[in-house]
Amino acid sequence: MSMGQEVRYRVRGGRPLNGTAFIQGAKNAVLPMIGAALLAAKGRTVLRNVPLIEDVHRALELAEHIGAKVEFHEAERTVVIDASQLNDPERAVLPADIASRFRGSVLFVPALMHRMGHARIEGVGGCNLGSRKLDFHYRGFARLGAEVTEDDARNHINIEAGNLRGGHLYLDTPSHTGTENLIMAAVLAPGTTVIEHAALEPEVIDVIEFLTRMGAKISGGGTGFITVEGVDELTAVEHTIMSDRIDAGVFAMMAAATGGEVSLVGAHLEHLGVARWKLEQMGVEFAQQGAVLHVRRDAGAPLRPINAVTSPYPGFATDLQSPLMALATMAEGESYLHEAIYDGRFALTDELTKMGAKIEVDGTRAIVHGHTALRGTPVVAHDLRTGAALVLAGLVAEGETVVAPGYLVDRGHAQFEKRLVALGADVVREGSE
Ligand SMILES: CC(=O)N[C@H]1[C@@H](OP(=O)(O)OP(=O)(O)OC[C@H]2O[C@@H](n3ccc(=O)[nH]c3=O)[C@H](O)[C@@H]2O)O[C@H](CO)[C@@H](O)[C@@H]1O
Ligand SMILES: C=C(OP(=O)(O)O)C(=O)O
Repeated sequence: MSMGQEVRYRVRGGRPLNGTAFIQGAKNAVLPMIGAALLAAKGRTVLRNVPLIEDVHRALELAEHIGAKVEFHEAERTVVIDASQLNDPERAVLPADIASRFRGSVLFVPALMHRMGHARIEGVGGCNLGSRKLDFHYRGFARLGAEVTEDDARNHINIEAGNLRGGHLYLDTPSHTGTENLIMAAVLAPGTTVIEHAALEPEVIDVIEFLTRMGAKISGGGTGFITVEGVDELTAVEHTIMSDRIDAGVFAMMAAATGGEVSLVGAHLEHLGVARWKLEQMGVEFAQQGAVLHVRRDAGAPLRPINAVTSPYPGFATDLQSPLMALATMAEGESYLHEAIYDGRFALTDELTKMGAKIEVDGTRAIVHGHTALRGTPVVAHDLRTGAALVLAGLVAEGETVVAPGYLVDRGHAQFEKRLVALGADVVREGSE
């Protein structure tokens, strides 16, 4: 993740956000869908509402690397994928230089297994949030008949998948990507697969809808107990990606932080799960008007402190924990945050402390003592959501906040600067890759 060091966000605080923001298509739905599109041996897949984010660029580079033909019509936010030529076994490799830059690369493994019979993973990346294992994925593939071996010397994983068939799978915790990956491994495996303790995230349901349209036989999405009947082939189809609930949550919190009023086009309150209720308790007002979510916070009334524990959907999303921490520095009183998904997701505290926040951390628990006046200063985006949270802090801080590396923000938020400027913020994105 060193290539993007020169991109940085300069934020000058003090302006309330007002107006309309277009919520992007969901990062965590489009990545598995690009992987799923590679399962279609004939035709061309059309994905609409694709977010213009770095992770999508990396995913499309990877798709081309393994032999797919890809067009990204950026103005139309449309991707066209032709995976009919995925037949060169030499290309069944996820190379470290692309795959180590985003964790979603692991979602290509099912396509490599089904289309080429094997896969070699030379490195899988993603944000550094502490220990992030992929054992549920590998154990699941093995239970479906794949042979998974580790080449410790080279740090490679080799998967032989000549003989996949249905099987009984379970997850120790309801892993988001794990659920999607095991479903994709099962859709073309003969026989019946069941996945117990499956994830309930809206993106998982959207991926199931997409695969179902392609011809997959999947039942139980959203119940935690998924059944897949293997089919012989899948067809290329067209699909519009759901909106990004984390992007929506970040913009809602930015409106709350600055005491503004915004309309979030395409955002859905029910996708926020518990985060909706927590923000309401803090003093944020929501009104769903059809497919537009209206968000306001009365600048005259103080923000109230909050307690939140991250957990799988519909619990409080871990990806919203960082912006919530930044927001909590502005609340009148003590907020309590418990990060129960990742053990290394408090890198933000040091950065907020540089800005004047008072935060105590004990392992995976943090107490935020608000209200503190934030001051602008150079800060480090340790990961995507830390970066977004620091931009949020910068919108309220006195003076200039400089957030870098901007690449990490650009991994997951599309045209962040443009959308913030349209709402009245003073934000400049400098540099390029
Ligand atoms: C591309 C994508 O969709 N990313 C999201 C996805 O990540 P991701 O799918 O990687 O997160 P998981 O739900 O799989 O992981 C949650 C926890 O389970 C652990 N685990 C996971 C798999 C495994 O095989 N073994 C294991 O121990 C992880 O280390 C982590 O501590 O869900 C996370 C939790 O909502 C979000 O933060 C990410 O934005
Ligand atoms: C952790 C995240 O992404 P990834 O799983 O791609 O690292 C995220 O979306 O905040």
